[in-house]
Amino acid sequence: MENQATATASSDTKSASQLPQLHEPRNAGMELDMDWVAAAQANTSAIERRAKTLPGRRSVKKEYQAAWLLKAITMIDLTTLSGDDTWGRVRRLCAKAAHPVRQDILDALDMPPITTGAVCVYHDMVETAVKALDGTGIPVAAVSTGFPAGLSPLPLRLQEIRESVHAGAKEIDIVISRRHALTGNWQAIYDEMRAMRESCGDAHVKAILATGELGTLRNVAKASLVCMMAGADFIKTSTGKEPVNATLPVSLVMIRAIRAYHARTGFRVGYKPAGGISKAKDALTYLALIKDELGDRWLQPDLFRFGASSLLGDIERQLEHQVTGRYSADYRHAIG
Ligand SMILES: O=C[C@H](O)COP(=O)(O)O
Repeated sequence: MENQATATASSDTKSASQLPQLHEPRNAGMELDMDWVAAAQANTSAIERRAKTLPGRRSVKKEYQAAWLLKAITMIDLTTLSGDDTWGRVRRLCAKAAHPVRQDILDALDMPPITTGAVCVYHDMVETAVKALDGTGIPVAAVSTGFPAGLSPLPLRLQEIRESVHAGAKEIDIVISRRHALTGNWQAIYDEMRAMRESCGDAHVKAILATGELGTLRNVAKASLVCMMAGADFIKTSTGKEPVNATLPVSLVMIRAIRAYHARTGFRVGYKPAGGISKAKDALTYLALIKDELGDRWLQPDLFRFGASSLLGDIERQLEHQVTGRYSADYRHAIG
């Protein structure tokens, strides 16, 4: 990660509450352009070849690692999406989001306090999370629309969105109907997405493609474009519940679709890889990929998030190693 190696993240690693949480102007969307959708391609073997090279050759120089890891924390949607979630668990998660790094580590690194980018919970936990985060500036993201399958009737999904927004969610993570994508019914995906965005009101909407269930990278490219045309503010890989969640090949396809959409419309759409990202070194690989493909503007919490439940724990461990000088062999290898 040569560019990152020469840059320092410390100067722009700030409290999430000091940063724009939601990008403006929002994506206004456009008419469904079926010609563009039909032309969307994804050269699977080329993409997989490129993706394979990413983890090996990406590294951040040792002196900048802590800063980049802290920056990664500011872009985490700290998540709990379990069937056994309790109000207490959600409150503890919110407390962690407000103070994700121990003060002695921040002091040792001479870094200001930070927070995570958001807290992500089930629809029915929004009120609890909003109360717990009061005064922190951290937004609540709700998974609504019959998460994770997204198969409840559309009016119920829209009602769930409205209730999440009413309860105080500033970001709504919706899931698309995979069955429409798999049968090529892009109009139906577009119409549903439009209706969901409308129901979100001022809350930003992240469209979860559930890429592990879309069959092909070509479908991932098409679904990305259709959701952006329908006004998605973010596109997100996965619910975390599919057999395969965020991967580098899928990420390449989605962020190139974001780049193409920006080139055509001028709107910046955010990106959220989610599911199975639990290692600090993987987080750095994702940040390098974003920097390479989309540029620095996307390396801010209003345009990039990790959807992750356990990534923060590994980043904390790596930061502690940084401070104490006890590097794990695995991490030393990643440093290069
Ligand atoms: O949207 C976020 C994902 O559900 C989190 O997945 P994870 O538990 O594998 O980190």
